[in-house]
Amino acid sequence: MHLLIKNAHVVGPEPFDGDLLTTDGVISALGHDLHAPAKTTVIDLKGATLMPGLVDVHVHFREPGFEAKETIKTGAQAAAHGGFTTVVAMPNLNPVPDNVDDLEHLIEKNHQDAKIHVRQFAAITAGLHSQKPTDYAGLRAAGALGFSNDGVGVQDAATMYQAMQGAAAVNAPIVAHIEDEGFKGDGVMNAGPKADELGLPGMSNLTETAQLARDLVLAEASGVHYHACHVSTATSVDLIRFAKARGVNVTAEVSPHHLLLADQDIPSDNAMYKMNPPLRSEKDRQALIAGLLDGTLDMIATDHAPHTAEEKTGSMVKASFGIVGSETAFALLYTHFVMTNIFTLEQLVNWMSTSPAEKFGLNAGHLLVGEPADFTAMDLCTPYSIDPKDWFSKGHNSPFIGEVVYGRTLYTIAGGRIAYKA
Ligand SMILES: NC(=O)N[C@@H](CC(=O)O)C(=O)O
Ligand SMILES: [Zn+2]
Ligand SMILES: [Zn+2]
Repeated sequence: MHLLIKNAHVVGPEPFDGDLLTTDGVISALGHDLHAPAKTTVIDLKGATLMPGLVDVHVHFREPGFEAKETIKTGAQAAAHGGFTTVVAMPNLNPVPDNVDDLEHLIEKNHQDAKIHVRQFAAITAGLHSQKPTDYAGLRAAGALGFSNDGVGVQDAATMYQAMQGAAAVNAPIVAHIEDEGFKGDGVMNAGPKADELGLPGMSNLTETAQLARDLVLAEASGVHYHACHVSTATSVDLIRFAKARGVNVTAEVSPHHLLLADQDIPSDNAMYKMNPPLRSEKDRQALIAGLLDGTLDMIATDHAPHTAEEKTGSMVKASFGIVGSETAFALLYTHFVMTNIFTLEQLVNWMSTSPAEKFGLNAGHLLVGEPADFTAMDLCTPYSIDPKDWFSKGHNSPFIGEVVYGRTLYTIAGGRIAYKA
């Protein structure tokens, strides 16, 4: 089966204007005026931008257990609409994939219901409860890409150390939602002047930084690949920079919303601005941008966290934590960071595709002959307004609705097949 993409502006280490041919799910030729073999589907991009399929190592698909928020099918469609060809799904589900049987069922369902590549993290501890480590060797052999308790931090240090040793033994990463519950308390946004002004309970940076400092010490002692999820504070960036200098095997992600917004941008007690970790200070936001630019932070991941309308209505005090991101991440970052010359398009594509693929050993992130036919075509020239009516996700919980952005997905191709078409 062939697919011929004509007249593409190809982004990558060696950008060029031309054609791309795929054969049986693999890129078979790149060049000019490529000839279409018999029975080839031809797509003329008319100069639109073609880039490696985006890779998101942090999504919540909510199935099984919370299908009113999202399903594997709708989550994968949303990701494809956002230009993603590979995503990694988190295990805060019901049942939790903390045993081989449930993990195998989930991996099978991910494969059946998605047109893109959906990989799966298994739980670090039984039921995500911070006490009992899971069967790392068994879960790894069953296909877990790594281990995460995302949604809750592993509170007990000795358990976390045991988990790191177990994951290291099977060469798998520990993917940490870093959050100390004692410091978190009943906080719903970042502690500081804005929380005081809005009269809302705050949570301090220590919620993240105290546990991150602990984990980096444990990661060094265990030798595990430790991945820090949704890093949100300036001190976290400094701690990771220091750990990398010491040779600790640490990688880190930052989410689009922490790059785009600070707590001072929260206009009112509005549930769309409630997520974990919370939007921090402007100083923290600037440190996250600097951390990406100097290589301390390795990648951008959306933390796509869909919730129902009821769960995201009313005061932040009652609402669920989390916002959707799959269908807005690229456009928002392109508009606010590439069009303003803070990032280059090549940097953004690296952080949203090549780098996460490389750090997690995923066969993705490169538009080269012999690589998987995973790519996305974007119109970077026509503005549009962010409107959940255009989305596939069941979750409409986003603070970015109504924003005018550039970067509209025209096609997403995964494994040589069309996963999304505008
Ligand atoms: N980010 C969030 O605010 N919520 C996530 C969990 C998480 O990523 O910690 C969720 O599952 O809803
Ligand atoms: Zn998390
Ligand atoms: Zn998450």
